[in-house]
Amino acid sequence: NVTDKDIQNDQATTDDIVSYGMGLRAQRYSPLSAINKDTIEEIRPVWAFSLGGEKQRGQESQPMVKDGVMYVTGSYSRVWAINAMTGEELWQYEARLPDGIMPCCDVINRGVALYDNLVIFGTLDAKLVALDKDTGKTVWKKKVEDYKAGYSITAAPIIIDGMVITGNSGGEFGVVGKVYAFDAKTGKQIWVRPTVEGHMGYMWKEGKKTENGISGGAPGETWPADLWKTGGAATWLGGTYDADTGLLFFGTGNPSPWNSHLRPGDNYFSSSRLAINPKTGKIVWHFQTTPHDGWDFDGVNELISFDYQESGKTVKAAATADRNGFFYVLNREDGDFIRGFPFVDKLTWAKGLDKNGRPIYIEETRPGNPSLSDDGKKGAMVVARPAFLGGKNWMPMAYSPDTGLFYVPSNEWEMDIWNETTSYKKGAAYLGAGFTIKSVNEDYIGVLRAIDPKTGEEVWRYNNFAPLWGGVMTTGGGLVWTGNPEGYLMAFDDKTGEMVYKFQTGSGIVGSPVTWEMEGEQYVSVLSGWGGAVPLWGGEVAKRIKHLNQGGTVWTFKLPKRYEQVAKN
Ligand SMILES: O=C(O)c1cc(C(=O)O)c2c(n1)C(=O)C(=O)c1cc(C(=O)O)[nH]c1-2
Ligand SMILES: [Ca+2]
Repeated sequence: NVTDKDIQNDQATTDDIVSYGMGLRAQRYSPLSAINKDTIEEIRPVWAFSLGGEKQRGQESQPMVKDGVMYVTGSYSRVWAINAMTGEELWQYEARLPDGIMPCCDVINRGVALYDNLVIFGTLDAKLVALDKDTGKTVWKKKVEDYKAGYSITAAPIIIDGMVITGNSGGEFGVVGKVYAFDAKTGKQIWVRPTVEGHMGYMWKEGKKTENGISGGAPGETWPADLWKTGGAATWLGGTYDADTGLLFFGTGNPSPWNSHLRPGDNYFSSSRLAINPKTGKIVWHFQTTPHDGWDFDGVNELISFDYQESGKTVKAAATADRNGFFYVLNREDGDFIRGFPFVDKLTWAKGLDKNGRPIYIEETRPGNPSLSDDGKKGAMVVARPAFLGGKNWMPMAYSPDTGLFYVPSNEWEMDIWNETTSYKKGAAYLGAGFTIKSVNEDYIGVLRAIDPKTGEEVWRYNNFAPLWGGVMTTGGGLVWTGNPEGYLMAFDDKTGEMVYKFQTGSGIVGSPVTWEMEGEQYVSVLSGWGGAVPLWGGEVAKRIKHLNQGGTVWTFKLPKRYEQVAKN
């Protein structure tokens, strides 16, 4: 059974993986070092597990491992328990999804949370389901939101002090973003915090729902008219937690609709990072990366806590690489801006950041206002870079305390984008925009970057033909791991960027690799299965990589036994 202590210590304990992010701070660093720069050539697949069936789309799941059992999710809200030593299936669960689910960006799921004897995950019809870890039978099930209004859940939940905490998806349908806390053992609601200014938060005490303060200022302060009621800012990637400050960090997505001329103002708290006190469900601070977002820069990206030394002092920082193309370092205690810099090769929509970290807009690259156009329907088209799928999208970066560097999966692309008229209709797409994504280089779109958060320096880079869409992991063995849509699991030297290993998994990798230790041996696992937003929304880029095949396999690797001995001596 998984305890709060197991989860709080996940970063340091190598024999299990019991949190999304391999530690609640989500640094995705493991101190394991048996597989290292010298031994990596010798690793071998030890088993592969098929997710079966023809129902395969993007496999974005991060595996979890506890007591020799691996738990993974697959597209269409499925969960498997697998013997981590042999790859044999222990049980399988399939949520029966209604026909009307409305995920914007593929049928995906990023993983489970483990607590006590439960395996907890979110479904595409916006429910949380808790399964018995030994049998896969449902213990509790909770409707979080109405899928008919465009809500879904794709995030992996996290557990803080017995609470299961998750976000929602649906920013393309005019939902209201929220962060939710439930009792992990029973599924009873504890609090809910809306992420759009003006909405009331709630708290449940002894089963009674009580008001818990409005998010931000009065309704309409940073939104015009009634638009805040369907303001988006979905919390679709889930959150991270820092025990040191006791704060939960959630990114928030695009304001709805995309057409920014309909909603003058900063549109709090869309495209922001929020720090929330998990005990009270109140917002402690906010930092908005793209106020009045007009490009779907949807700043949902993970905020990773880390400490660094400067002038003899420890800085309690947190970093995030935003879809808008800027990398931000914040003070995680109060959200103050420390520094920020572009991490992609070129940005066209902002000249830079001011001293508070607010973008200095180049207004000509904001898509035009349809109501000022000749036909009153379609506004002037602009070319903007990065494209709306972002300098970085959902795929998590990693931090190595050994090098002090962040390893960021990023993409170089631009878009034609224009606004259209639109109005809210329950359960219908609410964009008010059209777009086409284009690549900007002949030979690559994806770039894995090693970035120094103290200077903004790009220490090394690896260019990849297809867009990078998988998570990253770092290890004490001096390795940086990720996968590409071409199907390769890859490992790089964390200091030089030299690719020291690659293995063809048979379909594109959009999952997040993990590593753990079992009976004295180090294992590495990753899901393979191409999908996610790129094939659906990638425009000309999607055409360029049409040849990539879908799949659904969990791959697991380790060293032959004798090398483990050599590594130890
Ligand atoms: O605003 C939202 O609610 C929302 C949700 C999701 C999601 O749940 O996966 C994505 C996006 N937006 C989005 O803008 C996006 O580019 C995206 C890519 C992906 C993916 O998994 O490949 N999901 C999402
Ligand atoms: Ca979105």
